[in-house]
Amino acid sequence: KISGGSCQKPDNVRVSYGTAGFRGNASGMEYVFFRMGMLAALRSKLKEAAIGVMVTASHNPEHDNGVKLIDPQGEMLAQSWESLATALANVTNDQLIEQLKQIIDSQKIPLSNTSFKEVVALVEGIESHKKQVMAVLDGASAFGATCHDHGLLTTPQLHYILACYNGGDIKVDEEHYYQNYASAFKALLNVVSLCKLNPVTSPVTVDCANGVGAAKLTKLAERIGANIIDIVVYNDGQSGKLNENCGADYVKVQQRAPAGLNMEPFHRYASFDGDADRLIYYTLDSDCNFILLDGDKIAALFATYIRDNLKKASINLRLGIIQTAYANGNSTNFLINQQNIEIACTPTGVKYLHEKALTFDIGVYFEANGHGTVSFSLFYLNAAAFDPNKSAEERFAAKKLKLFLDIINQTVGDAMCDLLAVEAILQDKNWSVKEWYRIYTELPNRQAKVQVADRRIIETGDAERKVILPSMLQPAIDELVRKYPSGRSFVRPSGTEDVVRVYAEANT
Ligand SMILES: CC(=O)N[C@H]1[C@@H](OP(=O)(O)O)O[C@H](CO)[C@@H](O)[C@@H]1O
Ligand SMILES: [Mg+2]
Repeated sequence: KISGGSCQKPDNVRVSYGTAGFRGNASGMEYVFFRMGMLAALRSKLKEAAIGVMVTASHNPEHDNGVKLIDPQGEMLAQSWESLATALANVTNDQLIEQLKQIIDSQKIPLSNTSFKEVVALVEGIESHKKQVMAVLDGASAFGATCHDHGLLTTPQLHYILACYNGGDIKVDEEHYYQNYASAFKALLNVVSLCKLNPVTSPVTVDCANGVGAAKLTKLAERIGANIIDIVVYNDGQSGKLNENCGADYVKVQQRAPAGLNMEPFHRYASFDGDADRLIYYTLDSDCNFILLDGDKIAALFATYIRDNLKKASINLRLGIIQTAYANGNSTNFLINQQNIEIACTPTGVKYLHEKALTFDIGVYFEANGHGTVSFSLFYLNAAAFDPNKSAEERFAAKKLKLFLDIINQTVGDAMCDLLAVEAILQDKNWSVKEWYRIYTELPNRQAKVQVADRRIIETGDAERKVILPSMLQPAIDELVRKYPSGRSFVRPSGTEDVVRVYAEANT
């Protein structure tokens, strides 16, 4: 018995630590949360640092729930520990102690280490997740870890707080996050609007998927001030259900606005997912056609802005964009052929994109679904902004770029920070959403999912763009695709759901 319910694992259930941690129907999964509390405590002892535990349904329905561990610098759990997490979650109740001993021995975890700080436990969004959080706390306490429940936060806020905490700022809290990003945004807008007679401040309406992001975005907007940014929060959780007919995943996959949203042509609309680590924009054109500005378009906006300012500042850094197979073919064409920006493609899952981004001096990575951020070091930009050998114009561009990157949450894709970053660029360029979506036109595309008996028989290669097994599948896809100009299609087993995903795009 644990305070969150029962920690007994039911027989014949197997779970695995996938692209977004463990995920499943919340009731009956308490044992997973309990065991992850234990694992977090062990990792904390090993790393001598606080470890984050995020409990969230992310972009999924409220009855789903998940748990993911966050490493000390705010990065995703090291891949070598994912298999330990899976093993620990799947042993029978009788084998639990033995499995823990094995982990302790194989990882050489100093159990007697009392110098470590704490495990940080978090709950997102909705009351019904409290039980799972309690199970995590019980598990961590079983190893004597000091736990700190930060209450409701977005996933990126937890990553941020954890990174600051382990960086030595032990007083860091949620307010610190708002102050940091509100002042970064205001600093850039100050510089940007200096050059303008009438800065545009038209409203942006944000669908918060009835998740935790609604209250958090409201706080952030208050710290910035309505005279600087006009944010209208939609789907704040007062009436609707988490991610139901709303949120970034719904809008992206269905290619339609959240239910009930009244849209006007060329106004700006955005959607978060439930834990606010995904952001997408959308609008209507003059014929009221729905126009999506997804992760690919945000990445293109960020990368071209960064590249232009690097050029103006005469700074020679290697800039790259990281995409997955889901990136629209025309976004890839635009970036490579028209913009001459280096591109890399990785398998689905933010950890792969993040890892690849670190191989560039400045790496912009986004999944088409709106999860993404920029990785960089401010070292060169700081130096350039004050370099007496550079012209005033060059120093100004370097300063602007530095101020822009201050708005970015490097630890993970952050819907709130990315929203501010998009808004800042549009302001600087004096662009409406119209100029932005016209940078390239997406190939029409569809994403579907298919239930099969065993999705694991499908194996893919070439960053998931080709099927290797079963061997007759890829030739069949090729034959279909060949009939359509600019056609491209691929299938892959989902890492988070028991389905095979199918993607297709073509000229029409
Ligand atoms: C097509 C798609 O959007 N896939 C998502 C989804 O993964 P799947 O492996 O496709 O289920 O969830 C992941 C975790 O949130 C996210 O990283 C990924 O991009
Ligand atoms: Mg999410």
